[in-house]
Amino acid sequence: MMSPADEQLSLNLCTDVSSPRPPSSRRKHLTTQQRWASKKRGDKKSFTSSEDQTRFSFKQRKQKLPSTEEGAAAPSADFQKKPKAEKKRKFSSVEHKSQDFAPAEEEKEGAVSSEDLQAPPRKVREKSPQKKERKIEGKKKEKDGGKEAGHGSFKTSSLFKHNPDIPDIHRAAVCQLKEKIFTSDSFSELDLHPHLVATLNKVLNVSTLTSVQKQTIPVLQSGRDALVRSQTGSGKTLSYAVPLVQSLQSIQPKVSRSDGPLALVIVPTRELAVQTFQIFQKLLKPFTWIVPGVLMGGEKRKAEKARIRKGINILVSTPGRLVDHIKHTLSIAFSAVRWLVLDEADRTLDLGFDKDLTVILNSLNSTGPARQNVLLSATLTLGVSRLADVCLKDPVSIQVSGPSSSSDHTGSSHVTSDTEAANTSESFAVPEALRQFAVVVPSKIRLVCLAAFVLDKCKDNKVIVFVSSCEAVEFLHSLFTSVLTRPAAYPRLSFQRLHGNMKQEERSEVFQLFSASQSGVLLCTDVAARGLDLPLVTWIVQYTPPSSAAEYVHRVGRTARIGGRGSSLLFLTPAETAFISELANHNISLSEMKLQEILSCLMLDDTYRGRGKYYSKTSSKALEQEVRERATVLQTEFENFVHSDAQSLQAAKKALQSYLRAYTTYPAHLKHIFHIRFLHLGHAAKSFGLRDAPGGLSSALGSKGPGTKGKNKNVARKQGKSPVPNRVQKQITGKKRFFSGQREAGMLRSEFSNGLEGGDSSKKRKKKRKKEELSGSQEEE
Ligand SMILES: Nc1ncnc2c1ncn2[C@@H]1O[C@H](COP(=O)(O)OP(=O)(O)OP(=O)(O)O)[C@@H](O)[C@H]1O
Repeated sequence: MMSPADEQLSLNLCTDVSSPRPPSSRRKHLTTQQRWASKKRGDKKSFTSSEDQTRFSFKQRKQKLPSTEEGAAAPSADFQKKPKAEKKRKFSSVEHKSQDFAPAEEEKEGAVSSEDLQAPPRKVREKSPQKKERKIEGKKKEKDGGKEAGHGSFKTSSLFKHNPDIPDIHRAAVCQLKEKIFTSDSFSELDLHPHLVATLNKVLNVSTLTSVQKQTIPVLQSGRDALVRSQTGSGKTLSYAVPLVQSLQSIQPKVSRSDGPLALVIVPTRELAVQTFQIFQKLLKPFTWIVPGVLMGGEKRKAEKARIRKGINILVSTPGRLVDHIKHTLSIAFSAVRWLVLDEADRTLDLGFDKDLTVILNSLNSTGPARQNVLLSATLTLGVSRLADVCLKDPVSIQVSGPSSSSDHTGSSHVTSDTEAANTSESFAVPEALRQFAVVVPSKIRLVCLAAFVLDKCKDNKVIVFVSSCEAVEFLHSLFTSVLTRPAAYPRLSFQRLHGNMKQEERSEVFQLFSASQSGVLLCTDVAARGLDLPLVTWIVQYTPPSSAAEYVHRVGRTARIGGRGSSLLFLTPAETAFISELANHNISLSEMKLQEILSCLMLDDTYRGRGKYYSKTSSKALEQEVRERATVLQTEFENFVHSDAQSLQAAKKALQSYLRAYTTYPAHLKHIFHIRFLHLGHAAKSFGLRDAPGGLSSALGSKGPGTKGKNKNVARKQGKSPVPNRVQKQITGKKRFFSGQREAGMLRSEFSNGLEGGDSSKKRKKKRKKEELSGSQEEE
């Protein structure tokens, strides 16, 4: 059901009794009204710490930007050069109307244009006799791929009308699992080589044991296998790396390169492989005779083969690349391997690397001495328990947070016979100092909401934004870099990107750059969700929701590490709010952040000020209107950029398509929340700066799409089949339908590309996958 925008925003503004903020956040955040009024007064008092930062950034921006009244009289240096251009930008939506070529599909559907917000000059409203003709012509041109580059000749339809209601979020009382991070014990109390302890103290700067280290190191030193689960950022890497190094340095006669691999550490992503390798490099400083090495997709095989031939004692690798070497590198031998570590073991299985793991395990089992095995993750699932059965011998199970009783499982759980749902009913611990928020945003407003949030936070924070596909990351990166870094108000704003389709050198460079930076925004896929220890990250934004509670835990785990503070924000559309209950089922509790609160960040400077009709007034209604106006100006800038040339338009369409494709891959037990049928394609298109859903998508889904009730679809849902017709699916994915599990595995695989693409085995695998897909689709049809 659609609701008037007024109703919706007043809903956003009203105090939410059902979901109170934690006291700390309530203390730190002034209301939008207070911030705005304060800005107008030039108030220098009564800001709390976080607000101080905001005010500081506002003050700085203000120095660079003209104040409201001074705007015309004293423009900034930039503005002085191109006053007309700037004026044009500020009133771009007005200008669109004056040229008014093609009404967006939104309007055809009944959405009202931004007329009420930005009344165009009188001459704009004069009807030209050729108007109709021009409209048709304009539409034609748009369909031709935005041939009229740079003209910015369309109007922005209203962002704030015809959106679905934003439901109240009812947060169930959740008893979050707590893990104590540090103990009072130190490394020197353990039975470790003094040089190792000194290296830990001096090189790695650690002296006190964390809880997981205290529990794990003695177990591994005793020679037992272990299954280790503790929260993100709790020091799991050292919990296996320290006993491993201790054990290898004590071998007599001393280990030599010619011994080959004595320890194998398997991790799911390249960045994590490099990070783990670097930790071993540091730990091995006093034990120079032990050689660590890393193998991963994207690197030159020839160089890796040469290093293997020379001898690597501690081998860190991604599974795919290791299998590649097992099959094609004669000099790789596992006859001396006595340690096997599977870090992020559940992810390795998720990615469909189970076959690769089988190859690795078979290769290890066929030869070699008795081996110690360790499986670790912050979210060990049933799948990992099965793996544990296969590769662990009488393991010690180490779980830092105590097992939660069934009474801990609160929230509105959904009853389903889905086995996957049953499998994932674990409780997960998240860092105690992590503040978790969710914002409910109608699709149309998502893009400006993300931009407003990023603009507010980017200056003094390191922010990671998770998006569902490589194409969407690319799109947002080029959009934000082009549009948001333009204004002189944000000189230090920088955007980086990381995803599986990037070249390895670029990936490594971005990883190092972002690690070393003090502030900035990293737009990425789940390739950065696991294990990465990026210092000083203060905000995690999940622009597209994760595919499971476990992935949620790992994404937010990139902040608030090792006892530090951090915050996270999850974007949900009104139709997706049930995901909050899904997280509650795993003992994860979120507070609500109001949409209006985020959008009001656009008030902190005048970069996106529109006509300023409401600026002089201080009522909350005026503020609301002013905020809407600014959001519309920003959206218009985005849309102008997207429609400025064929390439940008194509990138936006590709990003939308990949977003929709990713949407079809949510697991079956989450389909009641994330189903492509619930998406409004026109609104989703708007969140990619498109004025219209690209050809075919909306019409195809429209007939049987959102809101359509039909017997057949219900039957299909009961059978666990996608109610989206195959024809539509084909248009969205560009492929035939196949089983969701296969789709998911396929997408994730390509996302976490292991670098086998160029190799023979890759070709074979692709061929096999194609075969599987085909048989899958045939089966389903
Ligand atoms: N005993 C310690 N004292 C202080 N800092 C530590 C200690 N152990 C590890 N750290 C630091 O804590 C950070 C997180 O460690 P690590 O990456 O091993 O966590 P993790 O549990 O593996 O996280 P994730 O589940 O995300 O992979 C690293 O920067 C590491 O150097």
